[in-house]
Amino acid sequence: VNETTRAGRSGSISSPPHQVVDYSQKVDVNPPKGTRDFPPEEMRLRNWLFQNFKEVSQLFGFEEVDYPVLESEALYIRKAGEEIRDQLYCFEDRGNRRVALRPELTPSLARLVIQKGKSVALPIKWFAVGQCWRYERMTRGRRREHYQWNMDIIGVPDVTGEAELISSIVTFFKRIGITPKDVGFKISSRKVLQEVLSFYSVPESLFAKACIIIDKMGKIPMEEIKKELELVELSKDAIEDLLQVLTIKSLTELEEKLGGTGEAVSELKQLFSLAEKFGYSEWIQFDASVVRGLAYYTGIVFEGFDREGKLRAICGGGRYDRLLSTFGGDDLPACGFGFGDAVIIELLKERGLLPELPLEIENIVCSLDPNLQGAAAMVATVLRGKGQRVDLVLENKPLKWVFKRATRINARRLILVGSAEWEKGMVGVKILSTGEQYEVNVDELQ
Ligand SMILES: Nc1ccc(Br)nc1
Repeated sequence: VNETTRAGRSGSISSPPHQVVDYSQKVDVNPPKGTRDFPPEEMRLRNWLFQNFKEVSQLFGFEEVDYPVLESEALYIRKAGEEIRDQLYCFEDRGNRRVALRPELTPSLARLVIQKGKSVALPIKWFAVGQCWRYERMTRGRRREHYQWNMDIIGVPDVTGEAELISSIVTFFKRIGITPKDVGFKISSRKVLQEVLSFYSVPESLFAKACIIIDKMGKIPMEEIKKELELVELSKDAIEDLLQVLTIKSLTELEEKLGGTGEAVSELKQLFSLAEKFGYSEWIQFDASVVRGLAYYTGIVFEGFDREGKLRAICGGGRYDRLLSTFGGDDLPACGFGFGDAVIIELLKERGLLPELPLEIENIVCSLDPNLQGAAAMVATVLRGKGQRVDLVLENKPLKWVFKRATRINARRLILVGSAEWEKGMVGVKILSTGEQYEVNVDELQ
């Protein structure tokens, strides 16, 4: 297709990859701004973290799912002024479609649930660990990608759903050595805001925008918060009352403020009662200031925080009973959370809880004679067939080199294939920690 043809179509011309490489310029070997490589040591830590995400999800009976990292931009075009929209990593593809690198996983989940329709039995309990993206001007030097663990329950209207999700995160924290002295969960409900705003006859249509503005509390000056709330036509009385309610830190005080008949108080009471039964009461506290920064939350919201107050939120989630209908589907009750891979690692570093994950390859196999390379390959294959990890020396190397490599890969055993032993169907074995060495029949190698 030549430029003319391409220009003939409506919309912008998406540029083809640069055809000519100028080899006089050294390629930048760093990853793109805001992104990370995962060399072996970092990859072992990432795999350890993700394995814990997955094992906890499976412990709770959740099924793993995944979605494309590239989605239609339309999934994320919400009009509530969210940061996630301002930072959308979006572009027009070569078919002139508006697409985006997913900034979160929940819209993809909603899309798949609608696509599956009645073919999927309720309740749906799905989990995913996926890379999410944002395009933020690098002035703030923040990352542009992270991996998020998500667990979602679709089809359960009661707060038993949220209680189960919080239990799964507590289970995860316990597995990696985090205690309620290290982190807690601030829990509230958007129905608190809803009941205050409805008292001032604020239309439902302004609810999400008000939540997004309030979520900026503590991040921008209070005067700015008030100005933005006035811009969405909240009266000064409504704003004052709202900001006062957001300082409430006890359910008793909340009940005094809102009365005991509304859903906000009754759902929160039920959630705290369930927390007792799950055994994680010491991990949670009511905090009316928690609203979270996603427009689609409709009820309980929660976030995991570091009690020393040094780090950003560790995780966050809540109920989103209206999301499916925003995509044209029939609404289903839904709740879920997102848990990023970065803050938790910072927390583990802070608390000295990073796990030791050394490279461990039990066996290093090498031939002592270039003509025995094939024999060494046979020995390696026998061991691998028995589930043993083997580093096979692939070139004719001096023993000094082999011992150095054995140390680097933390090998337990050096298997030496020498001509004299091989003629007897034997190989030499050296236990590297003790220096003990012996000969053994290849078939008896364990
Ligand atoms: N939503 C989002 C995506 C990527 C990063 Br890094 N942070 C937040």
